[in-house]
Amino acid sequence: MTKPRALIVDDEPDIRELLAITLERMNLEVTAAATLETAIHALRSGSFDLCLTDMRLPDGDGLDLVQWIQTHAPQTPVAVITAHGNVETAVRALKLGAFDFISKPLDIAALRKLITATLKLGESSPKNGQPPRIKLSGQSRAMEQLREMIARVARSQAPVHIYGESGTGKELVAHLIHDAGVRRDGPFVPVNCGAIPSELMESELFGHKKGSFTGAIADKQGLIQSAEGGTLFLDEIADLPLHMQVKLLRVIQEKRVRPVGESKEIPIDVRILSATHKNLAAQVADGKFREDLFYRINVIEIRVPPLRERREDIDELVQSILARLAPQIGNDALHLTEAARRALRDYHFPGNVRELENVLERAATLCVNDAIDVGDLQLRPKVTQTDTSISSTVAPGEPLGDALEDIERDAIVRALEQTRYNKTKAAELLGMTFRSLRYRIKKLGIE
Ligand SMILES: Nc1ncnc2c1ncn2[C@@H]1O[C@H](COP(=O)(O)OP(=O)(O)OP(=O)(O)O)[C@@H](O)[C@H]1O
Repeated sequence: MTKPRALIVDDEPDIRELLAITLERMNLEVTAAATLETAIHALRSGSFDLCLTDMRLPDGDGLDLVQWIQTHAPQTPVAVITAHGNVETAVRALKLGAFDFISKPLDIAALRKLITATLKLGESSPKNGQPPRIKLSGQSRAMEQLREMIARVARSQAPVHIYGESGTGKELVAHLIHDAGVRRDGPFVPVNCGAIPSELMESELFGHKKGSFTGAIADKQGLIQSAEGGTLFLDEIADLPLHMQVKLLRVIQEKRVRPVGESKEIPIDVRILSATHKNLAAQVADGKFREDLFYRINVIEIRVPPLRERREDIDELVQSILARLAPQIGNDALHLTEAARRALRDYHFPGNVRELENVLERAATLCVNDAIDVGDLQLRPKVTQTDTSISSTVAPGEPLGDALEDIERDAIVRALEQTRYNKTKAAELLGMTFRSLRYRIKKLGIE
């Protein structure tokens, strides 16, 4: 079997030797270059399975080489060696298409992991030609572009930030990036940053040592470490408290974690994907999100469009959701009437694909004779100014207090349904705090 070929580019002979020995021990055939020019010459005269380049070269810099490779040898994955703590360069390299980066002083174990991951890029995906575990439905141009983007970012280790309205499929996209990439055999660990109480956040994410605080009765591994070799998906990252943002930044920069109560740091090999339905740039402008962390997690950005911007996908989504529901409810003859189809195509879907799933699930249990009709869908009219105008809903003689409570109850129930009973998101939608929503829910007897 032919050995994979690696090109290493560094002007320091000691580093070249260290890299060459490490890679040769991993059974790679190594070509070494000390300058940008010799590296380009080598790339022109043969093909390589990977390239590892230092940033500072006597006749140019590593970024030039990353760019050259993207244009002339895009099939060759390239990783860069950056000076310790030089995040800016690492981010620029990743944005230009580098697969990953490693900082000096070189940690041999980390280097080996990086090389192994890079070589996996050449393997066919998914594993053993199996069909993908999950699928993105829809043939609209927007979905096609999303699929292309997923395939592209799956070839890199760069942090990706996914944004879009609630229920558009951000977590699904994160999962697909994981499944299509070299980490697909490792774990995919989703974490909802908005759902972990602030005081437990550090121990949940970083883990803790036994006895480090009251209640820490045993050592506990954190979520970040449990994603070792795989992907950590930080959902609702905008909800991460500021003190945790600082700690997360360190994790990303240093690729190390320190569990609570532990004296030493543990190296980690985790790809970080994140998502939010909020405007993270606006959160930065408001001082609610650290700019340095924003810059670090947002190396590549993916927007998932709302369903109303790709109505042509609705029919296919309906088909795949009904096909999934059929075995659950023991009915594979379920279908939509033409009027119901039209109603769905015209609907504004504030809760996006998740709302479509909920609508169909409810309709499937309500409908008679296997045919889902408009009435079974129970679509909610668009909320307009007049919908909430009191005068139109208070009947003459009705006590004002009761009428107001009805309006409030209705608005809260609607917000809860739209957000799939996520109170944090429902509170946001209603423009009130989580605490006051919880209070109103109790007072109005909604639960
Ligand atoms: N294009 C799609 N094809 C098939 N299913 C989809 C698609 N988009 C979304 N879904 C489904 O819709 C539901 C909501 O998706 P997901 O949880 O990924 O949304 P989200 O944007 O992460 O939501 P939130 O912001 O509330 O966390 C899931 O069940 C998901 O599988």
